[in-house]
Amino acid sequence: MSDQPLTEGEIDLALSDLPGWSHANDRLERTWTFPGHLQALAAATGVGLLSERRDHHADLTVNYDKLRVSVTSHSAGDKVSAKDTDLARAVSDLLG
Ligand SMILES: C[C@H](O)[C@H](O)[C@H]1CNC2=NC(N)=NC(=O)C2=N1
Repeated sequence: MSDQPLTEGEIDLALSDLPGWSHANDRLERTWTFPGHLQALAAATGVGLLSERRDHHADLTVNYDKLRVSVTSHSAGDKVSAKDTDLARAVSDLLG
């Protein structure tokens, strides 16, 4: 998969099929809310394992019952690449 930065148009097109995700500051981000802290931690572990399998890693922030997932491609000069839209889709498939 390409490490080239996507254009604004390509990112907008990808976001039209990624409900809940937003694009700002060269990142794609989405936040999930869970019944409690342990569920948020478990979700973060799931995303971590998924990222390891893909060798493309999301930045994860847990705040009590919330998990924020943020993706960008260091290899694309800290811009959004197809690796990020692909990872975002996989995270949405995992977390709903
Ligand atoms: C060597 C390894 O493939 C690279 O360092 C990977 C690992 N995970 C990564 N994750 C992210 N988000 N961006 C990268 O450029 C990246 N590069």
